[in-house]
Amino acid sequence: MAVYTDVAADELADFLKQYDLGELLSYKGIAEGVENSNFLLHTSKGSFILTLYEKRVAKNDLPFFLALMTHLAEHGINCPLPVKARDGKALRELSGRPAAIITFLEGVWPRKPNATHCAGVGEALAKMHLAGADFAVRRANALSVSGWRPLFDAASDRADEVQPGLRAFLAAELDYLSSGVWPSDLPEGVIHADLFNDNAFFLGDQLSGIIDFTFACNDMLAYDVAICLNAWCFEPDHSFNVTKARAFLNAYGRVRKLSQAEEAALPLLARGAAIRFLLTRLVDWLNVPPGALVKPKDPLEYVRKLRFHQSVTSVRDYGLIPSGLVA
Ligand SMILES: Nc1ncnc2c1ncn2[C@@H]1O[C@H](COP(=O)(O)OP(=O)(O)OP(=O)(O)O)[C@@H](O)[C@H]1O
Ligand SMILES: N[C@@H](CCO)C(=O)O
Repeated sequence: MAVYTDVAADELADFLKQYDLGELLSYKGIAEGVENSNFLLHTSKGSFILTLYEKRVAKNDLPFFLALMTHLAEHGINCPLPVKARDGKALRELSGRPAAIITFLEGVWPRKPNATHCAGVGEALAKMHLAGADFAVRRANALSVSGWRPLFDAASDRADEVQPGLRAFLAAELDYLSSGVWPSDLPEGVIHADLFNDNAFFLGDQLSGIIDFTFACNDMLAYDVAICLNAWCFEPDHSFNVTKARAFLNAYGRVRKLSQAEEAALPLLARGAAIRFLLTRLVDWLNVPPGALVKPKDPLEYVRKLRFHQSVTSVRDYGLIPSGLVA
């Protein structure tokens, strides 16, 4: 459960006086997520989500996330809308943290995603990439290649406590990915950068919306595809599911076709996407704040994913016929 910062009922009731959301009926900390503190609010005007932004999120970046959600919602993407207080501002402060209220999105995230869910996510991701094309605000990806080394440095001393040999494995992979191989000429735009199964809501098999834009940034669109490939297309035993990958990539491609260069870069991008989440998970695993209600995510899941991508040589391994070739 991610509640790093608790909020007292009277403090919350006072906070809500700044909004036109009616009276607070009840609220509770949400038993999911690892990054921020989230609360479900029931007021006389409906249900809302209150987020207190924690640790990895820089305060300066919050206007980007809130403006992006508004932009995407206005461009047909089903995502939460920031709620403005009476003074017109959505971003405020509560319990010493930057805080915002967003609208509640119906649906549940799939605990056991199937190929239909993967296709839904592929389509939604591509639509998000197109909808973000004319979003004017920019935010660099703080967790791209140059951001991985500090994470490694923060965790490397104790990495072998988590798995013997992990430090050397990570060091070698980081050296490789920062040796000039990382692509710099692929199409860029606004990416979600964290579209895991707990950030995509479904009603039945139909995607009802996407949430959690706290890692959204400008980067290669195909990198977002690689993040999803990792998050959606492996089984609980960490084996790669080519049927899910094909469903995801084909659905993405029907909305936004990947170029040959993007396809060719996928194995490398997937390695980068794997080490990014491996490293943040490792840092979190080794540094659970005392008293925080949070269940850190398993970094080793990503060791196995990374090893898989290290063995991939062609997009065929992801279930795709390379562009330009006849089936
Ligand atoms: N707009 C929303 N509508 C409905 N439920 C929501 C909404 N936003 C968040 N939630 C609920 O809160 C949970 C945590 O939210 P979120 O994923 O934004 O938190 P986080 O700490 O940033 O998580 P993550 O670990 O995915 O980065 C979600 O899984 C969902 O149950
Ligand atoms: N989705 C991330 C956590 C939030 O950034 C992970 O599974 O490691």
